[in-house]
Amino acid sequence: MSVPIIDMSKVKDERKEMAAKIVKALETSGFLYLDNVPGLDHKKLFETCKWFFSQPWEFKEKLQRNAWSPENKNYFRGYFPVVAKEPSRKEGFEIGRDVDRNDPSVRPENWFYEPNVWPEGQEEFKSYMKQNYEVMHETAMEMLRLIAIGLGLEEDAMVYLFAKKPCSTFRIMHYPPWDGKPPENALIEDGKVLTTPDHSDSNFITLLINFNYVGLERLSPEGQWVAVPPRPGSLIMNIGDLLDRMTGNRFKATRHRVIDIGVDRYSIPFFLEPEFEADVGRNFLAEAGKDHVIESYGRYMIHVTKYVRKYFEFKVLPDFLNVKDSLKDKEAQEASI
Ligand SMILES: O=C(O)CCC(=O)C(=O)O
Ligand SMILES: [Fe+2]
Repeated sequence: MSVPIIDMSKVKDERKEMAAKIVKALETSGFLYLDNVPGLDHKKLFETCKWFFSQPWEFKEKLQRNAWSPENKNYFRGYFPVVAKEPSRKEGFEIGRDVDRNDPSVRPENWFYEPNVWPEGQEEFKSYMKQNYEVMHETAMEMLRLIAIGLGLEEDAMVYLFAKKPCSTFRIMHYPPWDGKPPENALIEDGKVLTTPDHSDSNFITLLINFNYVGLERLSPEGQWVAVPPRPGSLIMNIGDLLDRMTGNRFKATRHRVIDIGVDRYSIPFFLEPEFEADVGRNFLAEAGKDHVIESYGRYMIHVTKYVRKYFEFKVLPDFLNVKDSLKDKEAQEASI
């Protein structure tokens, strides 16, 4: 089965039909193409990726995470380099939404609300990145409204989780081709070489621009690796483990991977993630209260990122095992009153 196409110019007029089509796709292949998303200039985004990653090392080093530049204060946002011997061969630069430094959720153990870092004197780059974060966010909210309709829920049943301080990440990414012999752990069947190993995304939904590049593959419901062909001008959407879990596994967080294409490859994912304090313990499709174990997104995700998935770019994050679940604390306090 190929990946269905949703024409976003039709979703205002044909809401119910589009919603049903989206839900069906997310129950099966878990992938969608979104055509005609307003506000995205793919050509300029491509130029932005090329410009950023062709900057000299000193430029990138200033933005590099603490794990690789101990003098820098950013642990989670900013630049991460290509790491030798990893089957994941990519460098990236990431931003989140700015959060007021006096907000009570801004705490040392909360990486998600760490301040963004920016290259000095590059105001245009900064505002362009922030603008595109918001375009991606808005597109994601529209998708969540359509998904809710398709599931027979209130249109706003999901968007509240992302209200003001979503933990989402907007990333620009560069995959340099392998030079020399790739490590054994990057070699897979049929002589193919990985630049991103088999994974499902751990967030809520992902929106991806990968320009005109081949290389992305998904695991089909029949268990075959199949190409997700490039569709220039379109966004690729897939869902992550969190939405899979919050629909009681009705939706599939489809596994996917990226194959080395022998030349530089650029892509731009937007990983939609709830607010740090959002309760992700519920199942949208279950009866209210049933099997509901309150859990804040931040605590859940810090655990997953560092101890379950062990993503190479976050492996080195400081040990925040004692991060508190403020939602659970609140619940306990209320119960004891
Ligand atoms: O670059 C791509 O085409 C896919 C990237 C991806 O799967 C990811 O960053 O999670
Ligand atoms: Fe992915």
